[in-house]
Amino acid sequence: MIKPITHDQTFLSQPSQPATAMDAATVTDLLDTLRANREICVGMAANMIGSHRRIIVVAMGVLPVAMINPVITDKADAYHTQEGCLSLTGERPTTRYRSITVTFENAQFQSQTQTFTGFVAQIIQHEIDHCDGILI
Ligand SMILES: CSCC[C@H](NC=O)C(=O)O
Repeated sequence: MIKPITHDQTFLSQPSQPATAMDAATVTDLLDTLRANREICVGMAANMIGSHRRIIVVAMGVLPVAMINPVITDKADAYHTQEGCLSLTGERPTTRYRSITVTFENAQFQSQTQTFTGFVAQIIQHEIDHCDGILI
């Protein structure tokens, strides 16, 4: 189900809690909402649709990918950049890493570890920050 996007910064600043298989509907809603906003958005975290669960979705190729309880276990090659956010106006400076290794559960709640680079790595870092209540 496509959900409205929250702009409430107090809500967005609260850290999210681990997700479980009970949150499968939120995973589906987040994927639906990213697809509906794909022209203006490359990634989302569950708190952007009102759920404080550690779930993110990221545009990768044609289909958005869900990552549940993502944890960055390795990172390399820091750089400074500017980012926008669907929940905020304007762009702000951020520090990101060009390469990250992430352990997460997929949409079927199976655990996996994968290394990401470039723009996809940047989106994942932005969305994990959302899970920690950090806005750019
Ligand atoms: C480059 S990371 C930007 C991610 C942002 N999504 C909001 O959480 C967006 O503009 O889609």
